[in-house]
Amino acid sequence: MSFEAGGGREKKFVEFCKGVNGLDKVILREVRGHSAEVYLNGGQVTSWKNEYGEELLFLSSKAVFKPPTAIRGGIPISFPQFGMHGSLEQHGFARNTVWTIDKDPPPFPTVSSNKAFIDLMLKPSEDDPKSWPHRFEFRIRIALGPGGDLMLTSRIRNTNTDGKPFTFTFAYNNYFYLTDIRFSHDLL
Ligand SMILES: O=P(O)(O)OC[C@H]1O[C@@H](O)[C@H](O)[C@@H](O)[C@@H]1O
Repeated sequence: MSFEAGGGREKKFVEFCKGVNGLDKVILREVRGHSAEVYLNGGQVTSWKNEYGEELLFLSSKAVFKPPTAIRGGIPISFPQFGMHGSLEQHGFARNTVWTIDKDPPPFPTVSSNKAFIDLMLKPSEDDPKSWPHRFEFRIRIALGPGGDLMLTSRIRNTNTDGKPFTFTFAYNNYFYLTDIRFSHDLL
């Protein structure tokens, strides 16, 4: 039995590996066969499979896996701007930045027994363009429950040294897999 992830979780629940173009990827697995894949590029979930191995998310066959290009498909995170609602590039910069593994996340108010999860963090780097002049810590926990449910919990902290507030818009820009576009008419 091998242990890899923080907190002594077994490799079978959380596996760190390389994905397309050698990019860092994390695979979450649950005992009944559910799985999810997360790229550090964008902190983005790119795959979510049920216990039969069927894919639940859409990932474009033309998706580009080369930062700072955002990956088309899965669950891109729009932050600190949704769409064109502001002066930044469409959907902000979180989706085209490489996130880091958050080894020591602050505790959550509720205790969870999930074993298949990963904590990621996005912080502005020193050489960031000054187009969004705020300091922040964006933490996300991506968890796969024993029943295959996928849970994304985002926590955003203002770390501006002068205590200045900021506003932002945010979204999980989900791409769900559809077998037939005609089934989507109720969703559009
Ligand atoms: O094409 P982008 O920048 O990845 O944006 C993804 C989608 O974002 C949605 O918010 C827009 O409504 C779509 O029109 C757009 O295609």
